[in-house]
Amino acid sequence: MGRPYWNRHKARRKSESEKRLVCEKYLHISTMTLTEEIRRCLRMPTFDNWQWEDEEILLLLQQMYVDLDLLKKFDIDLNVLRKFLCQVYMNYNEVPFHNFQHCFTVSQMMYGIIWCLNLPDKIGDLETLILLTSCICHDLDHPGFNNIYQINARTELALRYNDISPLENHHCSVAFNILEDPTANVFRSFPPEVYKSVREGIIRCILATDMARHNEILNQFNQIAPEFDYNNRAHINLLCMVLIKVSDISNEARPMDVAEPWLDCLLQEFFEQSDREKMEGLPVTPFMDRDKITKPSSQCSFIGFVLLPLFEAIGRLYPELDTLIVNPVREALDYYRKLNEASRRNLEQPASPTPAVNEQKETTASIADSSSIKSSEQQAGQHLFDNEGKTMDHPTIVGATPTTPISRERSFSQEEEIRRFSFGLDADTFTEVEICEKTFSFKISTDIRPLPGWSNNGGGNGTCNGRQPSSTFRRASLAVMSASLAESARILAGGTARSATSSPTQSGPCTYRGAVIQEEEDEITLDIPTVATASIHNGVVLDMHKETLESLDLQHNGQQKGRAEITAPLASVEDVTDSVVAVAPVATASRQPSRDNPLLIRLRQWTDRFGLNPVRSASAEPPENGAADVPKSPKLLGSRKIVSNSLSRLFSRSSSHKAAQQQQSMANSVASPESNYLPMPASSAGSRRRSKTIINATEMSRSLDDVTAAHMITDSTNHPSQKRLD
Ligand SMILES: Nc1nc2c(ncn2[C@@H]2O[C@H](COP(=O)(O)O)[C@@H](O)[C@H]2O)c(=O)[nH]1
Ligand SMILES: [Zn+2]
Repeated sequence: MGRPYWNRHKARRKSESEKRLVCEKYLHISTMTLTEEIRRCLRMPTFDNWQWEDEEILLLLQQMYVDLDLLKKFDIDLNVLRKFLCQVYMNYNEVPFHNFQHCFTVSQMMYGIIWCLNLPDKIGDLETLILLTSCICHDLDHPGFNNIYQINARTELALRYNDISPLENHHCSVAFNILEDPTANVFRSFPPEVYKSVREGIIRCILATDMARHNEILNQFNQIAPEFDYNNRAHINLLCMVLIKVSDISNEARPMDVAEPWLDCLLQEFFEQSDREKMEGLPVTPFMDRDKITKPSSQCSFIGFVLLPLFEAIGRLYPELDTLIVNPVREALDYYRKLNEASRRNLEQPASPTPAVNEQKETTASIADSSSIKSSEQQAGQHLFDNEGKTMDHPTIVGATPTTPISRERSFSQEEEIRRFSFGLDADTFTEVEICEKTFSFKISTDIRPLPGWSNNGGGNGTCNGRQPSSTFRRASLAVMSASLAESARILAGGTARSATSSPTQSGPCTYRGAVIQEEEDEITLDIPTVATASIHNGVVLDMHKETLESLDLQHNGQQKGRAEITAPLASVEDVTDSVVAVAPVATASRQPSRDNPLLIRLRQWTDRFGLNPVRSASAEPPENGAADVPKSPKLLGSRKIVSNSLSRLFSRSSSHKAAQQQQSMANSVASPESNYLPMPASSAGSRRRSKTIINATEMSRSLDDVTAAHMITDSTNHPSQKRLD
């Protein structure tokens, strides 16, 4: 049942005997007393894991429990702790990144934060115990292939956990299996109700490490943080989730010589996954693709969009973390940004014979190998980022005057520049969070209420407090918009207003704006802020502007680029949750496609982006002979399906031969809620390779009879592909 999540035959698991030997060594040294110096260093984010053998690391983990006095406070038998740690060790795999050393660094960062914040005084000893133990267990039996792979490959884990955080569920499950053995159960003396709450806490923490939930958790935390209340259980829970996330992705908060090898390990694991995806004909995860990313581009994107917003959020609650972990992350971003700029500049400029340029070329060509860059720079005696009298070795920055030290100070405008650079203009900078959200979006519960601080007026892209919206806001805005449109459609259809959970909650006129769509490679970049205006009272949509009811303005950089039309009332809105019904281009076979519209849209991107893509389901494979099996019932029950099905047909209308055949076949069929599949692009029908098909929006047709949906009509001027950056 399902593909194995772990390639046992090609396993890089340490052999049982090797692992046992490490455990024996650990048990042998486990009574040793560590020096004060080591114990002090162990509390610092600067701790260097690379200096320690596995058995020593086990001892360091033991020391954490001892120094936090958890053994005494919770009556934990030292031998039980040792057995537990050995079992944990045995259950980490020998993969490049998600291995036992990673478990240690995450736990050690948490340990440092615990001491820095004096957490036991703030959240109590039990939560502290939960946090530390969760970190230790959080990636147990990680196979080195992430959730995206698990889901796309339909592995046994994805099947077991229904695509819902399969890995994190598995890590938890392995942890509690270890704890089932009383001789390894550090919580064995706990009363049942305490055990239950510890179990809940650990599950909550480990599941929070799924990057697909990053924005959800960060948003919620940002909402409560200004009025954080240590007596509020929900607040404590969120804090713990954020703390484990911070620890989990904290490598860049460490000194360069500790952090950089971790990045190499991570990229090695990423590349192995994308290689395998290519080999198996699965969608290739872009941020893992060795042909697309570079070390600096990967880090600019990850640090700028994922890491720093999280760290700054925790830093706002605990300013004492600023110097400890937030500033180092800012410096890392600055560093990678400069490296990124340099390599881009270098690519743009004709090759120069200077060694520096050649070195930099090496940077982009062989991103996983940074040692070569460093050593050649050291040869050249270049020292950049000289700060506070300390000279640090960094790769030569091509284009910068070599003798000019570049300030490590964070500049807001620089950060904004990065955001602009990677925000919406370079498909390869899609973050892991965005890709995960896209992959798993259909099951992530989204709070669709507008976020505090979300700007409701003005043209162009939506902004939050004057800043470019992160994917968080993009997503939130989409959800809000779809909710309001769904609500209005409901009213149009004579239905009743929805409950507050799916309705915007404020009163008064509201303008909602929408999405930035990114494309890849040969596809266009399309930036389409969408605007809808609604009159809302106590969460109920009373009215929407007439033109809004019928159409949505599509703008690009503040200029009108077209309209999305709502063509008829929804037949049913029961399925409308967070999918962007209103802006998804939809068509049925009932009309001839309009030919006067040159706007190219890669519909797969739309469907992916809006969570409408049913390609992962078992029925996702297109019938070989087109849509012959599509039932002819015109009855449309669920708007989500309507959109999906309509998009399916649209998607089949590529200009390619095979798609034309499919189109012909489709033209004979009528939309059906049962036809829940998305035909493959012509180039890869029957395989699961990622679509490269570009579909012309003019090929969309309208349904005025049976389908309610939004239909795109676009301006024929200002082709957005012109705006694509190289
Ligand atoms: N591009 C980068 N991705 C990173 C980095 N550090 C962590 N990560 C990603 O986050 C997840 C964390 O989840 P985990 O529980 O699986 O460890 C990890 O898988 C990476 O994909 C980084 O420095 N750069
Ligand atoms: Zn991890």
